[in-house]
Amino acid sequence: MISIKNLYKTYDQGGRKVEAVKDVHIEIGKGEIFGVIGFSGAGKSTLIRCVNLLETPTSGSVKINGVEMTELTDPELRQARRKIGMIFQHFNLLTSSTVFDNVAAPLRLVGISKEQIKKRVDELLGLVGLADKGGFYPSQLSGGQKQRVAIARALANEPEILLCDEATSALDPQTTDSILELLLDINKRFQITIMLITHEMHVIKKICDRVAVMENGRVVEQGTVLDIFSNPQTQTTKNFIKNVFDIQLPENLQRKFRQQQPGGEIIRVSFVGEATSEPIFAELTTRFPLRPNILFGNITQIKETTFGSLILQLTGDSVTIQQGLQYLKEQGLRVEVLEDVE
Ligand SMILES: Nc1ncnc2c1ncn2[C@@H]1O[C@H](COP(=O)(O)OP(=O)(O)OP(=O)(O)O)[C@@H](O)[C@H]1O
Repeated sequence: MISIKNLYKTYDQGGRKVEAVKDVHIEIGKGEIFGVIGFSGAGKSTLIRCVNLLETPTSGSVKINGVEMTELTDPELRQARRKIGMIFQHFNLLTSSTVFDNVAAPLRLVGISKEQIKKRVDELLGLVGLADKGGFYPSQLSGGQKQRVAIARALANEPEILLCDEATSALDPQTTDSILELLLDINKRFQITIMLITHEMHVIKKICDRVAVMENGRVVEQGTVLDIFSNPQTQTTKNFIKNVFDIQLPENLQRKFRQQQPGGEIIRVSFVGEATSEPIFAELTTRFPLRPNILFGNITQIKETTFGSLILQLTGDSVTIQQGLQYLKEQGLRVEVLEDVE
């Protein structure tokens, strides 16, 4: 559906070259929700704007349904963009037009009848939960409501793709969640492919199927949200997931537990999906003369999958501990022995 290959975008900042996007390769399938996460300046906005050619790539390829976007003439590009909706952090609504007129604007450009426009706008406002707000002006709406209007407008021409540029970054956590729910609903209902950029881990965790992590213009990791965040390879990814997935045990507590129970190991165990409901630890103690003492635990939801982490101290003789660790790995758990902090 979206195929980005060898993509580069270089800006000239007063004689200084800034490579905002470097050698990016991303493939996004139909109906997928694909997130790009990165810190400020990583190149996310530039990348997403290259997809609908709001920014012209310096080199490389952007194909949508096999059509090379960078080779389209202006009229062809205008036509292609009708199938690509976009929403922005600051909503970009026409402040002097009503909600109804904002949503109707893209429909008026394609020249359909007044009656059809009214029917479609009413439908769209119903879909985003603003059926009674057609006569309001943007200034009379909350941030979440404004983003709903922007979503309705983006969907007006029944796009196949929705690009979301930090769409929830200006919203409070509760409103963020309601907008994310709406995006999920739209994705499921219409099979719309969604590409979004964000610096918020929560957004990725809640709705994305796959994710790319960007740093200094490059994609440094990409894959399913579960794979990338349960087994991060780069420091940037580790920084994003800190405290969300990978729980830590403060050093002073680690020291205390080691003193209380010398000879054991402190381990961090992560588990996905069904493993969370299986009595693996009960089975461990039945099979091996080991005593697991749970020190800390956390369960989080990644879209529809559960991801859990536990820090526990395993006491027993060292050979049995190794056997126990092997057993846990064989059950599909990720197991790390935490280094002694002293
Ligand atoms: N129009 C432009 N002209 C010149 N340089 C630009 C332009 N747009 C972006 N840049 C530069 O490109 C780099 C990447 O910026 P970009 O906005 O794509 O990053 P980002 O990850 O979206 O960051 P943020 O989350 O802060 O928006 C930055 O160094 C930025 O200064």
